[in-house]
Amino acid sequence: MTNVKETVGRKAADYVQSGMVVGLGTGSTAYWFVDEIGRRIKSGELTDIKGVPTSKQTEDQARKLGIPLVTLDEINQIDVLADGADETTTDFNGIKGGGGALLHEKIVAQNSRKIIWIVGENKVVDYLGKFPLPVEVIQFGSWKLFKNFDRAGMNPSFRKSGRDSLFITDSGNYIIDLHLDHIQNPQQLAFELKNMVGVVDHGLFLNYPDVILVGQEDGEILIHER
Ligand SMILES: O=C[C@H](O)[C@H](O)[C@H](O)COP(=O)(O)O
Repeated sequence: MTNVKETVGRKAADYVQSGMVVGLGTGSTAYWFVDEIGRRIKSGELTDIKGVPTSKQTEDQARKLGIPLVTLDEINQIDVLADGADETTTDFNGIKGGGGALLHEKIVAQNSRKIIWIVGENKVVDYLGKFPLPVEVIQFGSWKLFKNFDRAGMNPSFRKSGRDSLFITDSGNYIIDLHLDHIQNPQQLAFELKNMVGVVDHGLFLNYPDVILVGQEDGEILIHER
């Protein structure tokens, strides 16, 4: 059976050339991209690569693979970033943050010249919102925010880590997932969320990717490119 995530993740490495600064995404699909970058460095196919990880998890993986790493502040720009998504439309909007890495992913993405999303065909949707929208909030006053979301009918839930503790992001924040089912106006919602005090960022990535690689169950890869 084809491993769609592996196929599409490894394929994204074709966009990387020697000498590039590479954004390393987070999640079970980006895992294979990072793995492939490590493999190509080891085999000598790629040289002089610098990686910028989007999470501690990816940083650990990259270190184990011997991928040289730099911080965002040490470089001017990232040449190519490959990252997964939880939902994507074919007009380049999506939801990210299912793994809780949305804030660092968004910062890295905003500093990347070319963004490639790597997804299985099950992630491609006509409209956003079936996947719960993650909102990263600072801990202080987060219960108040939660109640505001609840009053607004946005069906919030605090992201858990295990049974009793709340999930904490790499920046020390909580995540509130909004179960919206169908986001009618993503731009408006993104604007409103960004304007709420205590919200650090949200998982709406509107107009982000330049290329979406969609892995099909039959092993083929569909390419959506601007
Ligand atoms: O926070 C996690 C990231 O946004 C991931 O890229 C996203 O959740 C997709 O992950 P996966 O490839 O594991 O479905």
